Amino acid sequence: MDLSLPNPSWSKDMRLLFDQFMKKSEDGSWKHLPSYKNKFSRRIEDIKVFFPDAKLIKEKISQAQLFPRNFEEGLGFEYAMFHNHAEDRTVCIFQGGPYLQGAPGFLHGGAIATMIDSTLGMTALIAGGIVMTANLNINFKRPIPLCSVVVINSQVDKVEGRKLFLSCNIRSVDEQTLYSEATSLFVKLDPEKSLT
Ligand SMILES: CCCCCCCCCCCC(=O)SCCNC(=O)CCNC(=O)[C@H](O)C(C)(C)COP(=O)(O)OP(=O)(O)OC[C@H]1O[C@@H](n2cnc3c(N)ncnc32)[C@H](O)[C@@H]1OP(=O)(O)O
Repeated sequence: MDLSLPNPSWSKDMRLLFDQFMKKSEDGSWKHLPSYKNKFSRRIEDIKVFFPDAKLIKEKISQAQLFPRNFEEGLGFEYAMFHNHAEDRTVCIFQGGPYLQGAPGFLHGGAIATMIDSTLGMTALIAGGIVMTANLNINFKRPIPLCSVVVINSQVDKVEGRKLFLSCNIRSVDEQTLYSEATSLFVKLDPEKSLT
C-alpha cells in the first residue's frame, strides 16, 4: 500500500500541498514518488549484491520495514515526495507526529535528520542508482514545531564519478521560516567492493 497518499491524520496544509503538487504533476514536470513499508523491489535484489552476509539478509529481511514508515498513522513520519526530473530536485512535504518529540513541543533532531537523509537519499537514488550516505551535515536553524507541516527541497549539486554531492533545506509552508539546511555526500555502490 502506498503510504505517501493522504490519510485522515493529514492536516489541511498537508493536503493542500499534496493537491498542489499532484496538480503540477499533471503535465509530467513533477512525479509523485510512491512509498511502501516493506515492498521488495529489484533494488533490494541489487543491494543484496553488496551484502555478502546473505544469512542476515535472509533471516531478517522478511521483518524489515522502511524506518520512517513503521509508525502508526499520524504518530510518526507523514510525508510524500515529488521529483522534478528536469531540475534534478525532489520536494518532500512532511508532517512530524507526536511520537517524534525531542524538546517539548518540537521535533527531535534525529527525526529531522531522518527526513533529510530520506529526501536526499531519494534524490541521489534517482540520479545515481544504488547509493549510500557517506556524509551528512545539518545546520538546525530554528526548532520545528511538533505536528507542523514543512517542505524539504533537495537537489543534486555536483557528481564526480561515484560521488554525488547534494544539498537541501527545510522551510515552513509559507517559505518564511528556514528551519534547517544540509549538505551531503552520497556514494554510488561499487559491485566490485563488498561493504561489510
Ligand atoms: C524514505 C525513502 C527512502 C528510500 C530511498 C533511500 C535511498 C537510499 C539512501 C540510503 C541512505 C542511508 O541511510 S545509507 C545508511 C548510512 N550510510 C552508511 O551506512 C554507509 C556506510 N559507509 C559505507 O558503506 C562506505 O563508506 C561507502 C559505501 C559510503 C563508501 O565506500 P566505498 O564504496 O568503498 O567508496 P570509497 O572508495 O571508500 O569512497 C569513494 C569516494 O568517496 C569518498 N568518500 C567516502 N566517504 C567519504 C566521506 N565520509 N567524506 C568524504 N569523502 C568520502 C572517498 O574519499 C572516495 O573519493 P575519491 O578517492 O574517489 O575521490
